[in-house]
Amino acid sequence: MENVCIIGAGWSGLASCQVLHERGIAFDCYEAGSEVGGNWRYGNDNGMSSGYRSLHINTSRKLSEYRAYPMPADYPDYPDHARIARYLDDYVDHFGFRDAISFRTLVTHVEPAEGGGWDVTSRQRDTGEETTRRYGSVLVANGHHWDPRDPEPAFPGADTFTGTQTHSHHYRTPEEYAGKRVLVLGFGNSASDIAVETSAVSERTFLSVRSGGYVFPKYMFGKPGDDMISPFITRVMPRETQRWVMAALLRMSIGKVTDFGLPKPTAKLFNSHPTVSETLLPRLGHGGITVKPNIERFDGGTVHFTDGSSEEIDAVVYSTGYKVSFPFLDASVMAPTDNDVSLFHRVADPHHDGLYFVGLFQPLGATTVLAEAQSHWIADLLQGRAALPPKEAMLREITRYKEKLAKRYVTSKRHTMQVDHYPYLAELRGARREGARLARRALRKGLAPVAPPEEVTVRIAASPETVWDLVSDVTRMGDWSPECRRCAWRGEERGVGARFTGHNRRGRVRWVTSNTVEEWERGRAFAFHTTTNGVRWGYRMEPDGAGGTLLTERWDVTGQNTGQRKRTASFAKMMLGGYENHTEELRQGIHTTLERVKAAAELQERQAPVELRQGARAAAPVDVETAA
Ligand SMILES: NC(=O)C1=CN([C@@H]2O[C@H](COP(=O)(O)OP(=O)(O)OC[C@H]3O[C@@H](n4cnc5c(N)ncnc54)[C@H](OP(=O)(O)O)[C@@H]3O)[C@@H](O)[C@H]2O)C=CC1
Ligand SMILES: CCCCCC(C)=O
Repeated sequence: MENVCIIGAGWSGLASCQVLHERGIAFDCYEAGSEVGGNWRYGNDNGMSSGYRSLHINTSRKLSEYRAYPMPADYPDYPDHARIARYLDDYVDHFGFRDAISFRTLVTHVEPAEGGGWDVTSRQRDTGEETTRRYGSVLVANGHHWDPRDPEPAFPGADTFTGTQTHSHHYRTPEEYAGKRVLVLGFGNSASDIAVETSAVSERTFLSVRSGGYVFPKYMFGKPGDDMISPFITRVMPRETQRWVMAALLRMSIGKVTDFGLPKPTAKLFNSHPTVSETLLPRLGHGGITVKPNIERFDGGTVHFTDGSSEEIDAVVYSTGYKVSFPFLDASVMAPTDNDVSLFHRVADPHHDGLYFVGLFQPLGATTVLAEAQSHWIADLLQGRAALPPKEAMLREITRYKEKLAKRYVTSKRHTMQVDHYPYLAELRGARREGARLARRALRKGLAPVAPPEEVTVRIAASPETVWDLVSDVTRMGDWSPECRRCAWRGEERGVGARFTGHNRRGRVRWVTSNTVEEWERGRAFAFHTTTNGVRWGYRMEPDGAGGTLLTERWDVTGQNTGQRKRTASFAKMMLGGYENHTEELRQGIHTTLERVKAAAELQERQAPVELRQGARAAAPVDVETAA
């Protein structure tokens, strides 16, 4: 089992990369495109971005920036896609985790592995090479605005329509609609942006709306409208009061949507996903866009509407939203029907250990900050600082969430994953607190949550044999490990089954361990089982393709039995500064060990006579590769 896998380097996946990087958790991120940014990379060569050329974010800069990294001060209130993409690039480079992202690599299959963990298969788009790696946990951040949902079922006669039918996912620029009679279907943010844009060049633009809603301006009183969303207002003020205040403000500033020919909102304010636009109402007021009800049927070049009216139309843009889909997960793992997903606090799959989802929500707020907060909770779980409750408790939370949604929102495929910005942040803080409490309780009972195996890889400019000779010589372990003072073989035997004693020290505390070798293959693997506490340590060497070695050290406590877990926890609690603290020290110790082995191996390689080196190798030192 290896590290953590993050699928997708859009702004949700990047939030996870940053948080895991900061928390010292090793991960690999796979991104189908050549660049980060997902939807915010216009023309993304992953072929999945829905962004159009004029796309500007519809939540303000202040609300939308990551907590860990502000947007540049000279950015406007509502940056466009190019600025957001640049900001995401800067974010990656500022924190320095670009190397952990495999670009142009599409994840094709993710399946539960026998014995725990996940097998992740990916395909490198240029070479076609398929690779399967095993991970302890998978964070799915593949986005949910890339798989277009056409009207279901198709409208009667749609197959007879003589004009063009396009989904907004494929819309880029308005030029092709110049001089045409355009019908935009839907009343979400895509429909609103696209109708405004085509209306500037078309002969006529019609907006076909099946469910009426409110339109929120981008500015109120000269400030970004979402400046008004504060923790106080959204968490303390009753929703009815929030509603009353906002309705009054909207009435005063822009009037009623019905004054612009739009249908009466189907739901109360805040009970449907908001359409945010500074330009839609004026375009309606200017007569640039004509509102129509839903389509009833098509007939050749004519579109008939449900109010009995009809129009000759040249082009239809279905702005009918997106499907939540995970093409790499088998239906037995997760197959959302009608965008319905069941995740504990919108993150953890109660049925599958180690499967987490990031950014899989529809926020009344900004994705970035919420994805960051989700990632911190996931990092707690990965590090054993928090634990999940029993499955039944998770399922109960999911039921409660769905009941609340059903009460508040209009039933629709677009309202299956709604969250409110500050209340959801508070909910995640609560989940972290509760998770920490559960972890502590388990610890008190002597049952520390089982931490997933830790693996760290370093690239070493020395042959696998040189590296193996160093790490398998247990008498030198004290030279590498911060905690181990020395090890001594018991008896003459070397190889699988050979035993040795470890002498460890932390401050004034000393202890001894018994160990048995489990893997012994020169140039490939060395692993041993610390029988005293059930922990397994391993070193794996792989050629790095340039004459050097990728050395992976692995620490695995998943094989500990209950007694061993109890003893480890109470020993750590009494003697080693606490279980969590000591576990963290062990994790850091792996990095130190690898750095020291690397330095020794490279020195040895440089000093060895050329003829003694194992084949021709590039001797240039290279940096640590995946050490987080
Ligand atoms: N500038 C920005 O930041 C932008 C952000 N976005 C975001 O992207 C996401 C997707 O937005 P969008 O693409 O607008 O999709 P949405 O799912 O938000 O909206 C879909 C719209 O299509 C309507 N619809 C769906 N199916 C049918 C049908 N069969 N017949 C008639 N009407 C139908 C829905 O009506 P009903 O309500 O009745 O289901 C709804 O009005 C949202 O989160 C949005 O906020 C989108 C564009 C720009
Ligand atoms: C549909 C295009 C807009 C994409 C923006 C988001 C929120 O993903």
